[in-house]
Amino acid sequence: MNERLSRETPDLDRPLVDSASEDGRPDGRSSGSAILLVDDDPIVARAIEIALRLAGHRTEIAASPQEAFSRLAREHYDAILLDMNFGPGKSDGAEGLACLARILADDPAACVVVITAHSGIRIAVAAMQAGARDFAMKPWRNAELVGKVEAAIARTGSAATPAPTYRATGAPRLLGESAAMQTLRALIRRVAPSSAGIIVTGPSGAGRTLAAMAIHAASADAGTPLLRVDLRDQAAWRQLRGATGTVLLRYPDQLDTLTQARLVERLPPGLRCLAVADTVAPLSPALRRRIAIVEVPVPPLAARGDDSLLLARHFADDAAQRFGRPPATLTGAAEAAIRTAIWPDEVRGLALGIERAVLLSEDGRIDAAALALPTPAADAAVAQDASFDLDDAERAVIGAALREYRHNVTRAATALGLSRGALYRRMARYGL
Ligand SMILES: Nc1ncnc2c1ncn2[C@@H]1O[C@H](COP(=O)(O)OP(=O)(O)OP(=O)(O)O)[C@@H](O)[C@H]1O
Repeated sequence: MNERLSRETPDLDRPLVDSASEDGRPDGRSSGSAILLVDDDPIVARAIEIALRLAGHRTEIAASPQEAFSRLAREHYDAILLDMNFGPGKSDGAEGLACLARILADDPAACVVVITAHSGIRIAVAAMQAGARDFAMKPWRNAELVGKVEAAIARTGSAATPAPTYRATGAPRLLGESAAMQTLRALIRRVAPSSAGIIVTGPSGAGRTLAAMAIHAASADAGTPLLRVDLRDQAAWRQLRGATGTVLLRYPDQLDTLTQARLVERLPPGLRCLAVADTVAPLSPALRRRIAIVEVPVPPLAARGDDSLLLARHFADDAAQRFGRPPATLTGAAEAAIRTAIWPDEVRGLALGIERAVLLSEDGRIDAAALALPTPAADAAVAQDASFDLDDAERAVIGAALREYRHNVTRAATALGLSRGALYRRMARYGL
């Protein structure tokens, strides 16, 4: 038997669910909770899954923190059972603690129970201090492990949470591990709890509305409905009369100066304003003060490194589940194409391309051709056709540099002789 298995898994010959009297829990343990188990060892994961299933719980397994975030974005779980080390030779618990921090940042009410090796008591203590509800040591006893998870769920259910959170709002999560997305998440955490007006900017389809919803979900108003007003529609302005809580204002940058002044007058005092716009530049100082004290820029997908692949896998799993298709797998060629493609309409365009490919695939296998991406030859043709249009030529050159340097903005900027900021501004302007 493999050494890790013999050290960490319980004796599988013993009954998987011990008698209730052993841990003093009452009968009727089967509360049927939904549990996400995050563990990269398939044997350990399977053993725990069986124990939880026999106790009446629905368990899904994520083999990595990234897979866990993707599942958490699609579904609500009553508890998350989290291993603290991923990958061979890892024992410091750093990945587990980082994963725990991210889960709790997204949902402070999440019920997380961590599992550590017997020698990992310091990691368990750190996890508890960081907000885990309980911990279990490997090798575990099934009854004890199941009991801890059930008790943690019961405590979470009865605990009076000070403010409703993601759990109540069902707010979606921003996926992505790139430095640009970590910066975005950190900024959201910093500004969300205040009552200040915040404007989310960036290219359309990049996730601006999602970011605004994340701000709302991490604010004192979380759990109250987020009123959305499309400012281009005069009739929608009526919703502002006497409004309380938080409002999401869309397209303030498309209003002329006079209409912006009217908007400042119409916004009831005390109403928290979030806004989504391409840019803050056209906003008058008075409107900025009311709705845009802080700007939260959402980076274009091209500046997020391998996030495009992570998002593609997420959208593929989601689409396969929603459309009742076989589990989707991306071929190596499809992955390479996704990494280097410039997606029209940003994340929304990527989601659309993947969903279409999932629907059209017979067996769940998605190859590059199924993504219907513009080929490099087509790009070159466009560049040639556009050779007399300076904007188009600049866009094509920047696109080529980004592809050449695999979307490493620093290297692409150096190659183009631009500062990173100047390149980001051009990427935003051209929707790259
Ligand atoms: N980081 C992300 N993680 C998961 N899903 C994302 C992410 N970013 C965007 N999406 C998804 O992509 C789609 C487009 O996002 P969203 O609606 O927030 O874009 P937007 O910038 O507000 O666009 P617009 O203002 O044009 O409507 C949505 O389905 C959203 O859930």
